Amino acid sequence: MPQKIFSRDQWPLAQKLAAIVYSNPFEDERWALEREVLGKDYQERSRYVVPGEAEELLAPNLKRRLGMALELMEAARARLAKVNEVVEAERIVYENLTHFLVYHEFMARFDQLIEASLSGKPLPGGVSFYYEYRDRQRYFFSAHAATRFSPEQESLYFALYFQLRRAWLNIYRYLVGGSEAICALRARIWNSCFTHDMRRYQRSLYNRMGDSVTLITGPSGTGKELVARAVGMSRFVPFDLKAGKFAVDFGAAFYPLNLSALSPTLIESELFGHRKGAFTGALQDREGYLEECGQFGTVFLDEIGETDAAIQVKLLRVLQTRQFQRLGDTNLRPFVGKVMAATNRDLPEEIAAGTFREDFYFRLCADRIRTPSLREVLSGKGRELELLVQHISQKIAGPADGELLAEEAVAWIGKNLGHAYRWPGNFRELEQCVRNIMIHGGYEAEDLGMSRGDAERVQEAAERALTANQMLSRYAQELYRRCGSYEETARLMQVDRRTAKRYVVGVD
Ligand SMILES: Nc1ncnc2c1ncn2[C@@H]1O[C@H](COP(=O)(O)OP(=O)(O)OP(=O)(O)O)[C@@H](O)[C@H]1O
Repeated sequence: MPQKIFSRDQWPLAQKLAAIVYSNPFEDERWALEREVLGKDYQERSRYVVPGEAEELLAPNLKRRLGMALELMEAARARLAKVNEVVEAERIVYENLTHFLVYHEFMARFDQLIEASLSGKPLPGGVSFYYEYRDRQRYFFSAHAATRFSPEQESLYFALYFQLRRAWLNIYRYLVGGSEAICALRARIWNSCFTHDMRRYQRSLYNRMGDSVTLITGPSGTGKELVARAVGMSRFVPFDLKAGKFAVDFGAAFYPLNLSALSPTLIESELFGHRKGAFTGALQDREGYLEECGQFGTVFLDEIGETDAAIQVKLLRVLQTRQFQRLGDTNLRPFVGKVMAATNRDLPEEIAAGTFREDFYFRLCADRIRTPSLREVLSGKGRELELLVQHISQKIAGPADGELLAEEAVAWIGKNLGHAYRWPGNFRELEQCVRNIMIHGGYEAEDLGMSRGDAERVQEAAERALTANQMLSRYAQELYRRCGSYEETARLMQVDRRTAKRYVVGVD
C-alpha cells in the first residue's frame, strides 16, 4: 500500500511550489501561483528589467520559496526513508522539488559556464562541478529505491537544468522591455524551448524539439533574429558523462543564414555543402550548415519569404525527408538538427499571390512566434520607451554617459516626435534615432517632412504623369514593404484590408 511522505498540511503547499517550478516563468499564471503560496509576504516583481540588473528584481520571492521548499523536503526525506512504497503523485513532487533546490544552489556555477561560452571562450577541462551537483541530488534521491536514478538519468537532469538556465538568461539577455507585448513574446519563446507542459518535456520531449521548425514573423527591425538566437541557444544539449562535459558548446551551435543576401548557388552551397568541382570556385569538398550543425545545432533561415521557388522545393524536401545531398554529390546525408526561419512578409498572402509554396509553408509553421512592432510595444501604459532608450544608450555611450544620453534622447523624442510617431523602422530605427541624437543632437525622422524616397516618388509621379490610383498604389507598396502585412498597411492608409491589398498588388 503506497504511503504519503508529505503531511496533510504540507501537501497542498508542496504541490503548489512544484507547480511554480514547472510553469512558464514569463506567464502571469505563474505569478498568481506564487502570490497564492506566499500570501501577504508576496512581493511584486519588476517587469522593467534590463539585462545585467539584479536577479532579485525579477524573482523577489525566490529566497522565501527556497526556504519553504527546503523545510518541506527535509521532513519528506526523513519520512521517505521509512516507507516501503510511496504515493506516486508525492514521489513526483518530491523529485520536482529536489530539482528546484539543487538547481538554485548551483545556478552561479551554471552562469559561469554560460558566460564563458557566450564570450567565445568555453571553459577548458569540462564541467568541474558535475559530481558535486550529482551528489547533492543524491542526498534527496538516495532516501528511497523509488527516487534513485541511474547515472544516465542523473546526468540528464543536470543537462536539463543547464538548459533551463540558458533559456532564462537568453530570453532576458536579448529581449529588452516590460510591456505586455514583450512579456507575451518572452512567454512564447519559453514555450518554443520547453513546450507549455514542462513535465512532459522533461519526461519525453527534450530530445525531440529539433523535429519542429520554428517560424518567426513580424515587421522588419523587431528582433526576429534575437528571438531565433534565444531559442537556438537554449536547446537541450546532453551531458557526456565519460568526457565530463556537454556534447557541444551551445554558444557555437547556431548557424544563421540570410537568404536575401546570397545568390541561389551560394545559398545551396552554404546550406547543403558541395563536392570539389561542383561549380567554379568549389576547390574542395565542403560541409554545409545542415551537416555541420549536428543534432544539437540550429540552422536559422532569415528572410525565408525572399527565397526563390527552386530553393523552396529543396528545403521542403529536407524538412520532409530529413535528408539532403551536397551540391554535385549523389550521396544522401541525414539532417539531424533544428531549422528556424524568419520573415517580415505575410506568407499566407505570398501563397495567395503564388510566390510562396503552400506545402513549404505548412512544413515551416509547427511553432510560430510573432514579434510585435515597436508601435505596439509602446502603445501600452508604463515607461517602455525610457527603458528601451536606456538600454540602447548604455550600449552605445557606455556606463559613464549612458544615463545622461538616455535622458537627452527621451526628452528629444518626447518633444519632437511625440506619442503619435509610428516608428516605421521599429527597434532598429529607435537605435539609429538615439545614435543620431548622440552625434547630431537630433534625428530626422522619416515621418517628419519629406524623405528623399518620398521626394523621388513625387518627382516620378510628375514626370510620368501617374494617376492618383497609381500614386496610391506606389504608396501602398512602400508601406507594405516596410510593415509586411496587409492589415497594418490598411490601418495606416485608413482603408479596408481588401482595398489596401488591391493597391499593393497593383491597380493598373
Ligand atoms: N525587444 C528588443 N530588445 C532589444 N533589442 C531589440 C529588440 N527588438 C529589436 N532589437 C534590436 O533591433 C535591431 C534589429 O533586430 P533584428 O535584426 O533581430 O530584427 P529583425 O526583425 O530580424 O529585422 P529584419 O526583418 O530586418 O531582418 C537589433 O539591433 C536588435 O538588437
